Amino acid sequence: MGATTIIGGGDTATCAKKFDAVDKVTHVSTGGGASLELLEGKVLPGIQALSNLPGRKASYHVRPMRTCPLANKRVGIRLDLDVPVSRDEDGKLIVRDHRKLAGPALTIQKALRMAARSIVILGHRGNPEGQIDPELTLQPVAQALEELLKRPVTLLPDISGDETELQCMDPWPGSVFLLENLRFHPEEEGIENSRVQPKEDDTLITGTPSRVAVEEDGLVQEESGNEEEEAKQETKEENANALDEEDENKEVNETVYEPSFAEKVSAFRQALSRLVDVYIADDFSMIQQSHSSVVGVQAGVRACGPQVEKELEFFANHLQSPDRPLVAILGGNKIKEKFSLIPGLLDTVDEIIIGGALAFPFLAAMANMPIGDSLSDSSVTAQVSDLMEIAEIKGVTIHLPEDFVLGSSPDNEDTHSVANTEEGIPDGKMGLDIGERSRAKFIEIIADAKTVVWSGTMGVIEEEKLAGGTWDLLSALTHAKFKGSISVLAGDHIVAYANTLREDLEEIDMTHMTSVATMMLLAGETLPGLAVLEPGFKPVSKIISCHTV
Ligand SMILES: Nc1ncnc2c1ncn2[C@@H]1O[C@H](COP(=O)(O)OP(=O)(O)O)[C@@H](O)[C@H]1O
Ligand SMILES: O=C(OP(=O)(O)O)[C@H](O)COP(=O)(O)O
Repeated sequence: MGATTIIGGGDTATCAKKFDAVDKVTHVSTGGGASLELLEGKVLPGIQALSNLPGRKASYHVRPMRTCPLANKRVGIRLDLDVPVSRDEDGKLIVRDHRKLAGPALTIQKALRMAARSIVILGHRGNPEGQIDPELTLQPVAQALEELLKRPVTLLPDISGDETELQCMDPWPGSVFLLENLRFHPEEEGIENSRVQPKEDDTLITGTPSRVAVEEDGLVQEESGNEEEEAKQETKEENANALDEEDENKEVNETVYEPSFAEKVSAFRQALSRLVDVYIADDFSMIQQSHSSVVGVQAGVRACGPQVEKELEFFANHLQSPDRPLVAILGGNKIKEKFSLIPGLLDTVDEIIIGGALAFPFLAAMANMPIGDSLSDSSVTAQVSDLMEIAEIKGVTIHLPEDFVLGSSPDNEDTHSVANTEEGIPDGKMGLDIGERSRAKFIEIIADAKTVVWSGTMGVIEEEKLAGGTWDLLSALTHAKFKGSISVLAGDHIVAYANTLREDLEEIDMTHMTSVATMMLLAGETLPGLAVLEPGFKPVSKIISCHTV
């Protein structure tokens, strides 16, 4: 049972050396005053100066909500509302699992206790790609939040409409508003070519007066067959042509100005900004995205909420100066996204385990292994050998799987065969999980690690028969945990899968579950959602992070 013991101060440190006590305590610091000041949460000027050197990691010291003057302010809070929803027996959409809303509800309550005048909640659900999808409405979330908060939550369907602005302008004290799914608007994620197509008769888009209107005026008629009539008709046609020409000129004059997509995004952001006086970022899973509601809300005060603060504090305390060896596990199917983290991780971690579909570009490039129909990415394959060279120079070992469970597609329940790197994967087959040999090798690495950070699954966890590799590594993590190592699960799928295993793996409770953003912080990435917040200190944190990596 290891208590953490720290000796601080030049003389005391010398004494500890003299009496051979250095190995018997956790840490001996020569700076006594400095250690105590760090413990109090102060930022030391010398360390601060180091952190400002070019090439240092981006700062993530941001102002927390608890230090903000919220009294009588309209507080906009970006929250994670992406919860599972299904229909009840009456066909009504309801939130199936309220657990994920507990954190958001607490943040809202805290802001209200700080005398906020009103709360405007910004969030999304699912991926409607800029289109209105009634299945993805936030209506069920509004209802679930009402139950948790025990106060009305008003869903505002038209985010940038006058009605919304009016409601939010001078709200009844204590009002809670929820903006409808932000992703119904292409301007939220910046999907310029969203599937939303202009309607054919949409004069705002085309600026073209409709031909039908001309016909309705009776100026275009069928031929009559009679000369007099024909003459009349000719005159009419001439008139019509003259009018058509006039129309065309009018068209040019009347063409309604169509704003560019960038202008639309800017207008969307301004509309959001008009609804709030203070902006609180409290959705850590979105903090790495440059979405409008993450980076584009202008407000007098911009700070992080308690959930984001907790994540940053965890990072500062456990991952800023981690116990080593520090092992990163990367997998899943977002091949490019996960690959792009590796160069940054090479400066931070000691070893990297690679599984999931991310392994295939590596195996294709390194072992020249046939990968059959496995998911891969040729642009990533082309970068692998350079990356491996840099890893070698930096002394980071990258471990690849040696065998696989194969199938014909991720959702096909066929009998699964196996293959190893020597045999390769035949055409028509995909590698869908890591095999037994790889699992044994990876488990050994995990057993020796002091800190493990994991993002992306080892296989297709949605199929029980293809989840074995992920399960085995999760079990290994829980065993390592008993020996005092820190384990961090970072990412939607791995966290959701681990949550389903709570009964089998009780110790999962001792594992920190977070978002891919933590892995990005570890890789030294700048997170856009943090960069837009006001700088600040972390006085609550026991160990202030020092940016000396
Ligand atoms: N070998 C594989 N082939 C195809 N899909 C895979 C493979 N391994 C994992 N996946 C898929 O990757 C997804 C999880 O990856 P990812 O989104 O990167 O993880 P996370 O959300 O945890 O960061 C799962 O849906 C899983 O089915
Ligand atoms: O990366 C994310 O979450 P994660 O870090 O928990 O995996 C984002 O929630 C991704 O969400 P999206 O796929 O709906 O854009």
